[in-house]
Amino acid sequence: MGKFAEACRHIGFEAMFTPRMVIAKAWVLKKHFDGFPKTSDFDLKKIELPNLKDGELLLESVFLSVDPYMRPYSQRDMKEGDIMIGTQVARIVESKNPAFAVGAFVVGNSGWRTHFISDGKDLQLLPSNWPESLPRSLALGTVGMPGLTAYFGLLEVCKMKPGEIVLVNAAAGAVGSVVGQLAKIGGCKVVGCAGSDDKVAYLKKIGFDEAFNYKTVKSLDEALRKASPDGYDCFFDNVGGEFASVAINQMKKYGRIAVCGAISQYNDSVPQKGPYVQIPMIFKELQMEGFLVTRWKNRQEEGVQALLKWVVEGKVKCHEQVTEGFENMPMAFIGMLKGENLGKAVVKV
Ligand SMILES: NC(=O)C1=CN([C@@H]2O[C@H](COP(=O)(O)OP(=O)(O)OC[C@H]3O[C@@H](n4cnc5c(N)ncnc54)[C@H](OP(=O)(O)O)[C@@H]3O)[C@@H](O)[C@H]2O)C=CC1
Ligand SMILES: CCCCC/C=C\CC(=O)/C=C/C=C/C=C/[C@@H](O)CCCC(=O)O
Repeated sequence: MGKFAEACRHIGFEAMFTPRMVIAKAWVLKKHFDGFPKTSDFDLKKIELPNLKDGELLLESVFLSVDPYMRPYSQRDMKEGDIMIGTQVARIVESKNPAFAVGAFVVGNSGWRTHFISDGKDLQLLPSNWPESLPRSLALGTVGMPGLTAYFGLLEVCKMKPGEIVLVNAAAGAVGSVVGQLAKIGGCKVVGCAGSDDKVAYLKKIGFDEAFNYKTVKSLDEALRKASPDGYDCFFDNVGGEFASVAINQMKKYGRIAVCGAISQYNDSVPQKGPYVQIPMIFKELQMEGFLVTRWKNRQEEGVQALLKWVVEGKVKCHEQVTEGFENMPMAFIGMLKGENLGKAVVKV
């Protein structure tokens, strides 16, 4: 031990000069999902983090996101033993990078971990005009990736126009609830479908014109017709599968379908079969376009500022399903896939 360190130890300053050892907790994919994910498919690991090098920072996750894409993307991009993919709002606890101050909050894309080290390149600082009173978790939901999905999907893919009729499914979730509210701001009539009566009541509370529980209606076809006898100009599809096959027949001529997600298919071990879309697409001259929110990376600032403004003004309401505790991440993820969330599902560490 050097003389300086020795002197520090004697006068009790050792802790101030010895770099802190940080043990991160991380959830790994133990076993590839077979059908619906199970808690036994995940493993909780401890990882000792090294000391920071110049240019690096140490971050502590405060909120983590659980999102549907994790199900199909884990299958495509991950191998067993990898840390689960995902984003977080994190606080900077140590910094050797002058661009990032200790105490600042960022959105990271570092997977299901309590702590991580970054060189800053993959981090997005929360907007400087983020109000102190606004939960930072919204940067993972309405004012983050799901909100941007709704914003660009409606404006650029559906190309909604005032006076049109917009249909959205998984409507009480992170993306769907924003889709409906933005369509109302845009002067449209909005019909939403969700999987419980509480969700339907919520949709009406936040301004949807019509809403129904797709799990309890006798006929989806009839329910869609009753909600909008004239049909639909825009269909923002989060669900795919059978729902989409029924809804496509109720599109108006020249209608637009934004294929955002297909959550009804993510857990299928055997791919679903038709009905197929070609006939209604031809007769109604429909446009159907799949998209990924990442297409508009270069307009992220525009989208975030628009969403932030509407949230601050109270024009877009937000609800979050907050699960407490990092140890409950798999449960929160599985719960979201089962439809237990109202609004955006997040985990508070
Ligand atoms: N293309 C893109 O860039 C993006 C696409 N997405 C997609 O948007 C969709 C919604 O995502 P997000 O808002 O984050 O998630 P949500 O917050 O909407 O949560 C998922 C919801 O899906 C519904 N759901 C689950 N299983 C089924 C089923 N079999 N049939 C019908 N509904 C089901 C449940 O609601 P309910 O109770 O109503 O059944 C559940 O709450 C997903 O498909 C996702 O993959 C999301 C972000 C970006
Ligand atoms: C492999 C088959 C894929 C089928 C389609 C599945 C899902 C669609 C979907 O949900 C896509 C979501 C994409 C989300 C992307 C998010 C990240 O890039 C995180 C960005 C972090 C941030 O800056 O907020």
